[in-house]
Amino acid sequence: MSDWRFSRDAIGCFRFVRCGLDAATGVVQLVYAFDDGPEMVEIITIPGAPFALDAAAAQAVERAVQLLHLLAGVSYYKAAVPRDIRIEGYSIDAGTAAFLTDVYENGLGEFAYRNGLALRGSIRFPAAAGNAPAAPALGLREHAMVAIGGGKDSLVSIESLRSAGVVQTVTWIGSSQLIAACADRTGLPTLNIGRQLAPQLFEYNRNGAWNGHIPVTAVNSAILALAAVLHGVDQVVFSNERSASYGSMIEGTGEVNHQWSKGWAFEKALASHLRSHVAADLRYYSLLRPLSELAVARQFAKSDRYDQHFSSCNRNFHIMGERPAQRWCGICPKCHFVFLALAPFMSKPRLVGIFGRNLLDDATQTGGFDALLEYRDHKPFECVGEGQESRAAMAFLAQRPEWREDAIVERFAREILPKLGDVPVIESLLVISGEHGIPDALWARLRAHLAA
Ligand SMILES: CC(=O)N[C@H]1[C@@H](OP(=O)(O)OP(=O)(O)OC[C@H]2O[C@@H](n3ccc(=O)[nH]c3=O)[C@H](O)[C@@H]2O)O[C@H](CO)[C@@H](O)[C@@H]1O[C@H](C)C(=O)N[C@@H](C)C(=O)N[C@@H](CCC(=O)O)C(=O)O
Ligand SMILES: Nc1ncnc2c1ncn2[C@@H]1O[C@H](COP(=O)(O)OP(=O)(O)OP(=O)(O)O)[C@@H](O)[C@H]1O
Repeated sequence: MSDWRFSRDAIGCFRFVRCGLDAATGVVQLVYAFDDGPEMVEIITIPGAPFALDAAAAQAVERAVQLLHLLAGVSYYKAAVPRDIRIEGYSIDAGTAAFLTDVYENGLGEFAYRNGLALRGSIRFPAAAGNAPAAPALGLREHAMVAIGGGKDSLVSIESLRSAGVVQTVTWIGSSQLIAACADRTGLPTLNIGRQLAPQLFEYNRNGAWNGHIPVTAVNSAILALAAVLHGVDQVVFSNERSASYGSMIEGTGEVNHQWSKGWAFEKALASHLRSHVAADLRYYSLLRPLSELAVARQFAKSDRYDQHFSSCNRNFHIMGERPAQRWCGICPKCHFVFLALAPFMSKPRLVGIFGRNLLDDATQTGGFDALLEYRDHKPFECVGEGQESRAAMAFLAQRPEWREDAIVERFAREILPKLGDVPVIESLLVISGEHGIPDALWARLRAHLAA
């Protein structure tokens, strides 16, 4: 084993070696390996230990740890994408195998496209015969564990739940100071979960591993589901908007969705899997599913409580490497989109104050905005709204005296708008619609709040 070297194309097998939680410390170990190479151990630390678990809760925790093991494996599997996948120490049923294939195929869609890999149809999880017995209800208490990501979306959810009187714990994974500051600013109880990727992953990246985007929301969701069962609470709440279900249309390839695990298909599948395989009374849903990105932006703009704390710029969230000197780098697709989406709903001085500059009056950013508009380019592989949302927002700003002379808006009105044909009016994209998994009683209380 000592002379084993990572060699991407020589690897034949990815192994889910073992996983387990130490209830005394809250430390979860997720162990993987390629062939007979060294073990790669990812560590998740859930605060609140020691956890006293009765037999039913202990079984649910075991199933939640296994689900997390299977989903978090995507970070390591992607390094070599071998054909053979083995699960050691426990077995899964056909339903779980189908769910995992769906997550790996779609969640690695951008990764496969960018690397020129044909993964669809080649990812097979071994399943045992028969179905796992249905998971029982645990009698979880009514309480929302709400994921916070430091951006506008989760803050809209947190404030909406507050307005509906829902008891919540604001929960995040990792050591981001920015997220910690936003969580602190909510004034609500918080839970910060530790996550350490196996160090070998970075070494393998340096040695030619396949690399690219992974469905990180699937992993974060499984972490929160485990934390919810350990803490005995019945709801895991994410803040994934309707627009996340739509990907980038790539000529010759079709749809590739960077945010697949933020989409409705994933939400439905995970929610159902958690109820059938972990705990019948565990709810997983996105509070913002019925809203477009523009509708979320409108909600966010209603309060200035987080203006000097939040950031949607993903450059803040690297595990390795540099972070931007300011909360908004101002040049990435998320900065472009969030500026554009907030502009119709905020005063110009307030928005420029948040970003530290006016991105719509910077002609060097033209290409970035063109991609958002799906003009001569596809929608960027990032968490940004649909092309029609960007077009509607830009068309709205082109009518506003305070915006219409800014370089990007002026060019849009002069050069792009005449070529676009019908651009939806912004109001039509603010309508609450579509499927969602929000519990009925909560939705009855929140619908009017989110629609106004
Ligand atoms: C912060 C960020 O955007 N990172 C993406 C970036 O990674 P980079 O190499 O520049 O830096 P690190 O994030 O520090 O990652 C170092 C390596 O580790 C791998 N890795 C990281 C986390 C993980 O859970 N698993 C991993 O394997 C990573 O691949 C690096 O090799 O580019 C990467 C390649 O495209 C992306 O994979 C990194 O994305 C992170 C996983 C991440 O957390 N991104 C979120 C900000 C994000 O993109 N969220 C999406 C949600 C998409 C979904 O379906 O869940 C969104 O907001 O749209
Ligand atoms: N480190 C994290 N810990 C827990 N949940 C996270 C983390 N990062 C993102 N999330 C959650 O994942 C989902 C998608 O993240 P996303 O970045 O779209 O949301 P956001 O940060 O709230 O808003 P924005 O879109 O403005 O960045 C949200 O529910 C968010 O709370």
